[in-house]
Amino acid sequence: MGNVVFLHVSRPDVVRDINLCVSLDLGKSSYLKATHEPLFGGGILKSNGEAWAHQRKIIAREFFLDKVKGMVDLMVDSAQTLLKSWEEGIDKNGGTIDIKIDDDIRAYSADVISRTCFGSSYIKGKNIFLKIRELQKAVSKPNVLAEMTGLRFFPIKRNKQAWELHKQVHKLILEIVKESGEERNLLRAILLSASSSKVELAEAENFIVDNCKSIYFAGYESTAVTAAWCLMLLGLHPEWQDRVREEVQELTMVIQETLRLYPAGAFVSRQALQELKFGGVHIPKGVNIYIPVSTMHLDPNLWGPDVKEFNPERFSNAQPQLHSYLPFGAGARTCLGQGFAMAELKTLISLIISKFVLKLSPNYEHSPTLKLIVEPEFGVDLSLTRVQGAYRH
Ligand code: HEM
Repeated sequence: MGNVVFLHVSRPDVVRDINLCVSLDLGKSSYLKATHEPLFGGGILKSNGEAWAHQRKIIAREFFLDKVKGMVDLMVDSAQTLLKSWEEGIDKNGGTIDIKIDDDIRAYSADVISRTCFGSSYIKGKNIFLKIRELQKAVSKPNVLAEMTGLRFFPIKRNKQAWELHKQVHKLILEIVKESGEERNLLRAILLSASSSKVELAEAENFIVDNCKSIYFAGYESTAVTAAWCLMLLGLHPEWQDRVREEVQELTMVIQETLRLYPAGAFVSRQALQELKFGGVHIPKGVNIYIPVSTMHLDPNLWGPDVKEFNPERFSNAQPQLHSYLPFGAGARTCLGQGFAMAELKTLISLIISKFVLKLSPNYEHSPTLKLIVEPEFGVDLSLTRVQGAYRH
């Protein structure tokens, strides 16, 4: 078990130092030496050093702002299934429905990321998400320390199931790779890079599969869960629904505030690739440092006395102090899909708000729970009616 430090102080200056010292030390690990475990393998999320830098270069350019702008129509298309099924549900049910929204939101997020990754093979690609979700459940344990230290990968029964799922996902991704033509998408970019790097076939296959899995996980689950939290908060605060209907720009603040209260990534983590000292703390080489994001996000000294309240207004004037707001992490390893995620969230939520009035259902049970990311344990239950009058599209 590796040594672990939890940084339970809310010190933006220390977080900045950690990011500067740790993530810029690129180390020397090769792709093959990267940790191999069933969920992430040696993909971008878990690799370090040159292996990480290489993968980041390939993937990041697929999510530059100009590319993201070109994906908005695709996102609008992906939202249609959800919008239509909610409208039909309301009409059939005499003007209102009570639903658990999570599966519909996940289906939207899966559709968007699958089209981005796999282009025209996206329907086949979506089946992979179901398996990755099973895989995520198979490796998740209530004990957070075991989650992060690798203990969960000892060969107990649960792990046999995880490795079995891992094999199935590997096979499915390679099937899509074999079928894929010349069209330009993320899979193709990863493919070209793997084939130009003159490595053994098995290594090239791992490179492709592990990065597809990393993108699936990073891009699908966190965005879907953030959308669910955001709709829960809007259901609880009808005044903010009105404000967003009046002025869609207000939605950015609503999403920022959602990410402050419910950051999908509970921890930003770094490994000390060399001995370090900051904030008076000595960190030996090899130690894993975990910064619990909510410690920063819920500190009244950084955010004021109303820190536990939903108040998107706090983002209207000043941007938060650097390194005190970490929903997408910070430094060299900051989330490379954040522009994409914000576009995806804004597209879906603005379409929903323009068509439906949301109310938190009495069936909703509030229980944020950590399953690698912070999710609503029992899902989000909303009562929906159609928007009347001027805003109806
Ligand atoms: C609301 C949605 C999202 C949230 C809250 C989120 C959050 C995060 C966080 C906290 C990190 C770690 C950053 C650090 O260590 O400093 C991260 C990394 C990453 N995210 Fe996201 N993310 C989201 C959506 C996405 C999407 C849509 C994609 C891609 C399509 C994506 C791709 C990645 C990748 C590849 C990394 C690893 C970067 C690296 O290690 O160099 N994320 N994300």
